[in-house]
Amino acid sequence: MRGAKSLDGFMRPCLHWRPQRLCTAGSIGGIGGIRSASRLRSTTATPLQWSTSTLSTPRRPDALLSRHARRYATPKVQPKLTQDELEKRIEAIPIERYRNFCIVAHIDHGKSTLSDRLLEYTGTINASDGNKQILDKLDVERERGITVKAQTCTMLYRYPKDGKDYMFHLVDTPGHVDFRAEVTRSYASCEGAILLVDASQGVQAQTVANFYLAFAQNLGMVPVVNKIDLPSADVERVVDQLRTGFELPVGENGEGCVLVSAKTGKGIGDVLPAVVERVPPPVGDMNKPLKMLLVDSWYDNFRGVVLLVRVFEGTVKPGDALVSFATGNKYTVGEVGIQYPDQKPQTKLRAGQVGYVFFNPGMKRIQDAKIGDTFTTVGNEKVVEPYPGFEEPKPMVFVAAFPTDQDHYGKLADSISQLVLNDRSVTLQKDHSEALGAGWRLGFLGSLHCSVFQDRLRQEHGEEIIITEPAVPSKIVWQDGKESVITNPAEFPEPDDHRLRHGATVYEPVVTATLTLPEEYLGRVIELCEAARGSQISIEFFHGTQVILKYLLPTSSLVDDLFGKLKGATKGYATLDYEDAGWRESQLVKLNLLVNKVAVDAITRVVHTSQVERLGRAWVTKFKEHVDRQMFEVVIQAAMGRRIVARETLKPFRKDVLAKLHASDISRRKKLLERQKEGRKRLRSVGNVVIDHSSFQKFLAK
Ligand SMILES: Nc1nc2c(ncn2[C@@H]2O[C@H](COP(=O)(O)OP(=O)(O)OP(=O)(O)O)[C@@H](O)[C@H]2O)c(=O)[nH]1
Repeated sequence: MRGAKSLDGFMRPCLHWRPQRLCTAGSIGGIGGIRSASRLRSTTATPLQWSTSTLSTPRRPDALLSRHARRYATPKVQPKLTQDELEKRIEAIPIERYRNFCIVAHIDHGKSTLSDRLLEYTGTINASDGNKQILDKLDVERERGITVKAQTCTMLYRYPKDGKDYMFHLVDTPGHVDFRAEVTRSYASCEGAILLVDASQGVQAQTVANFYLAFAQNLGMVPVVNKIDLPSADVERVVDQLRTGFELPVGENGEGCVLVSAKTGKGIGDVLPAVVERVPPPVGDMNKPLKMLLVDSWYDNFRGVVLLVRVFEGTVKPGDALVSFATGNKYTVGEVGIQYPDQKPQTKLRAGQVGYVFFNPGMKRIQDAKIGDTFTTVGNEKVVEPYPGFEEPKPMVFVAAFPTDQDHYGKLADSISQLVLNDRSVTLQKDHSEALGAGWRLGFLGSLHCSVFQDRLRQEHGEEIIITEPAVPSKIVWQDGKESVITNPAEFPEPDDHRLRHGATVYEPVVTATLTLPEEYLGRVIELCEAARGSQISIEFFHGTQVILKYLLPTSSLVDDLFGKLKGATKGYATLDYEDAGWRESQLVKLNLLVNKVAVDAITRVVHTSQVERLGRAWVTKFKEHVDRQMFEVVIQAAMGRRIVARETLKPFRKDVLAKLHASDISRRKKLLERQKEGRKRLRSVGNVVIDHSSFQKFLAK
């Protein structure tokens, strides 16, 4: 677990309900409620059996609404506030009436839609704004319909039971496993979480993983079943999964579980009262010296780096002189404010609040905004204990990136640095390729993360790049016990390297994958996992027909689209979650693509010996398709050291275009030469063979 677990804010006395059994994040096998097949099937008259037997005749969701829930079931949208009203109301709210919470769920279960409804309901946005996914701000998020970056918003809510104002700070988190770091970081600013589950899909792999992450952080949890409007909704089954699977305090008739349709708005009025009651308020004293945690940051062209902060103690206001514990740098606060949902300046941020801060003069250097850093006011460095910070997210997938035109290197470097500031989980290093020139080696949390980065670069900065195939790192423990972790496949030793042949051991990274799927697809999924060199850890039957399968899988299988294959084999029903499981000894070799005997370093890969023949053949066939013919014969080979695995030959050109022109046709000749000159800028040579950049792009594209 992240260092955040030991933050003051999380070690508070628990005012809220906690699950009854302790277990670690992602340790599905150890979950109290998810029973093993043998246990499950040997039990008689368990709630699980009752549930499966009633699957075909689900009760109407309304019948499951608790008495309390029914009381607040009709949404009464609260009016939108002016800046003055907002500030006055916020000032009058004491910390006991703050609630900081995030929404966590499996991908596509409706987090962003529910966030929109809550923003509307509290008058933070106009209801007429409709289904806009207000918190999915990035183009790539709207285009792909996924949340990539955790987004936050403050809301004010008058709780009908006591007629008092409450201030909520909501975080909409990403569902996809690649963006897990965003979710865990979000927990640092929250005391509670809404665990959202789709009423037709039920509990899925990321529901389980997110639950345990939130649980390990000691967050107060509010189970919410969404999409109850769907004809395929089976509310009773899902409520029962939450009750028995996670031992959440959900009664047999659904008490304690909020039922909503984020799409139609039904039941939305029940969500916030549940948050008030089950999420504890933050603990903090606004009269103590400032203790402020940097949760996120982004770059603004006019203001410099903007910081999203959680104030744990004290207050912060414009003009304050602050110091960073991580860098020792001092700054003067220029503005503080809240996201509502756009930035709204405030006179101060107080203990318990989450908001933004930027400095005047602005923080310019990207590297100075260290996520997890603590700030205090100058002079209080000795009395304030800084937080331990966050564990750096570990990249699992590496690619090399190059500009399509080397003249754009400087501009592209700036764009990449800006994106990296807004996405802390990307690692960046300079790189160089014989074939593609100067570029960068980038580390990502997964393949989706990598492709989203590429999209953002194009959409937000108008930059095109050539990206090499994603590769996972490998580790070599040499005879003398020294270790090398290799992220650039071109640096992996050739098979005949004497150091490799004398006492060195090679390792590849592995993950513990958790798959959920309907039982009927079990055989096919096991076949796929075995073909991906997986070793089975456990099979558990959850709720009769649903299976939870755990496998130790090479991380490279995820890069090779194992998830896509699983989806294909299960009509889209399989879900996958994974966590890093360290290294496993493996038979890895370096596979080169040779063009007229010269290796194309940008294409080199480190692969398992079992993949060499298949990949080698595929490479030479594909490369031949994309490379232009030359004036001489070009031999394309896939080679493992000196052993040639596959070969193709590209026949030479016979025509000289210029030779065909008439000597007096000067303007045409000039035009052709100009065009050739322009074209040469985009060419790279490998040995004596010139290759257009677009050929690389096409070859490297999936
Ligand atoms: N019928 C129905 N559809 C819903 C409901 N809530 C969300 N949806 C739809 O479900 C899809 C996914 O919703 P999102 O809100 O983007 O889901 P998400 O959990 O934020 O997705 P990620 O951030 O990518 O994990 C969208 O097409 C929504 O319109 C609901 O209550 N009923």
